Amino acid sequence: MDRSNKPSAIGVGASLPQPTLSIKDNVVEASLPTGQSVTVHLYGATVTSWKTGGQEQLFVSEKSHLDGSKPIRGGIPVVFPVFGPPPQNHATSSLPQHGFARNSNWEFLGKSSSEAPGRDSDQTDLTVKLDFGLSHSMLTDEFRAAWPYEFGLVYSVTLTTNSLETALQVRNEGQQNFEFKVLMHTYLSIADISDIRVKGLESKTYVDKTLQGTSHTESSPALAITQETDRVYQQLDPAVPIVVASAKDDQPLFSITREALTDVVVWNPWIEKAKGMADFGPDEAYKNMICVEAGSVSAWQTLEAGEAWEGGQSIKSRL
Ligand SMILES: O=P(O)(O)OC[C@H]1O[C@@H](O)[C@H](O)[C@@H](O)[C@@H]1O
Repeated sequence: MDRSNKPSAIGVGASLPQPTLSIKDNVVEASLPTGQSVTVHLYGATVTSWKTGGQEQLFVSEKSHLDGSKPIRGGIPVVFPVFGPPPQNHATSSLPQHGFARNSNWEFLGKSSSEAPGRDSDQTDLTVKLDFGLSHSMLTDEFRAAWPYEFGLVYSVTLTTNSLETALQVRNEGQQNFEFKVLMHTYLSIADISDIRVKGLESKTYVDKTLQGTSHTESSPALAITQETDRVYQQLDPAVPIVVASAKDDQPLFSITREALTDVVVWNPWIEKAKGMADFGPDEAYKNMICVEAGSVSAWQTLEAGEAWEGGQSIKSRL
């Protein structure tokens, strides 16, 4: 993402407290000396917690399975190489909904720290980056048979004092081209769904999955969520933030910019769908989440043999 990292200056870096890292039971946690923290489960390389200002910023369902038996319901599951139910007669047809990345065991590749320019011009902020990898040989036999391409994924989760960045690099390490879709299925934690608006979508075309996939144009500059919502907004400028703002005072709660991810899904299951999901709870928790999912899902990306693709998001929180 757009950060001018620079190595620690000798003497300055040495005096700074360093980020801490813990790895236990397939869960990786890192924190900054300024108090922010991030937690990532190797299952799915799913970010399950991002704390800043002493508060959790991501929603995770209380009934979520954390034992690797099902994708984690909350945090930031990675959707790859297909979004939604796979189409018929496609290379992804035998995969489960949203692909295999969120239900595979990734490996932790390591941590790196750097200094980035701070909020004040004479300050530098420490950041910590955690890298995770998944490749063809690490998949279950079932997934390998269902999608027989030689690929490599590197997923980087970067914690800064005021943002969380997630970036995915996709490499085609085989001899044949493959097609993929990708999405960062981010469940943001909010106090009350009636008190937020989603901004930055006005005049954009979206496919409404609750209305048989019909196409519409967004008329609202500040979208209120008042019912089941499942929309794929398309052809957005990734540099223009999608902002989740307070309906009371219009203050931004989250601001999301993207790189190479031109679609954004806005999803809230609302009352009946929330009750219908066995791993979603409590029932009323649909009020405490909004998914704003940065992705490339409205068309397939073709990756030629030997080529690589990279995309990501940066989420800034008010705190
Ligand atoms: O239940 P899943 O597989 O995690 O999917 C949750 C939702 O994910 C969203 O990205 C889709 O647009 C929805 O259609 C879907 O219901």
